Amino acid sequence: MKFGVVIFPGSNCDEDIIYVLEKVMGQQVVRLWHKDHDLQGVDFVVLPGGFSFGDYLRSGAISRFSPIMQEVIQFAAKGGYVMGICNGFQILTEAGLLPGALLHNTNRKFICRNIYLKPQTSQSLLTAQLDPQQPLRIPIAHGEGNYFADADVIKALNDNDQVMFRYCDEAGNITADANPNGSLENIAGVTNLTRNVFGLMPHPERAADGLLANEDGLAIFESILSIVKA
Ligand SMILES: NC(=O)CC[C@H](N)C(=O)O
Repeated sequence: MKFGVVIFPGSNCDEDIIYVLEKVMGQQVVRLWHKDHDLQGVDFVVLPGGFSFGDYLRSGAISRFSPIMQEVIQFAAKGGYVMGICNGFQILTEAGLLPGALLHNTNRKFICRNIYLKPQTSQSLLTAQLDPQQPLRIPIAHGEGNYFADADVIKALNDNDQVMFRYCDEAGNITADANPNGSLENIAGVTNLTRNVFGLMPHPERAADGLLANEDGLAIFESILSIVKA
């Protein structure tokens, strides 16, 4: 499997995801620069976390105009797999590849801590192999992670089983108290209608190595690779 990790000016989780894909999961990874016009034949594109273009205007609002995004949009339109983590998720919503928007956290603060996630569907690469009853402890680190969409979009996401993860407590209850940032219906990650574009605010790549004393994120990468083998 050949992954392409797109690096924007201000990306800061690019090396983390490259480490996990290459060293932990044993996959081939190419680094793609945001000004590139060529995806180098990758099978799967990852937009990593960070502060691309300093989060000016809105997180992801400038990055979505980077030349490579034209290629990513065409790749996704042909069914190519694209995953955005945190800032990557923000870029995907700004580019119109995923529905909704990421607003400022309701407490107006940057939040960096572990949260719990509950898988919501078996119909996505990221969640297909996860135990729906088993909460995953995964770090978040964002100022704009408050998922918002119009009521009809939220309804469509639910009707079409596009919600991949919701924030929950340690016991797996999806409650207002377990919602760190004000996201509607505790939504932490979604897929598109054609189920080839994925976005999530938490960082599984920061919880996928024994040295970090948390490997809950590994299950997400294992799920992806158990389905798409190349
Ligand atoms: N870790 C990240 O990707 C941060 C995303 C974005 N810069 C925010 O603060 O919302």
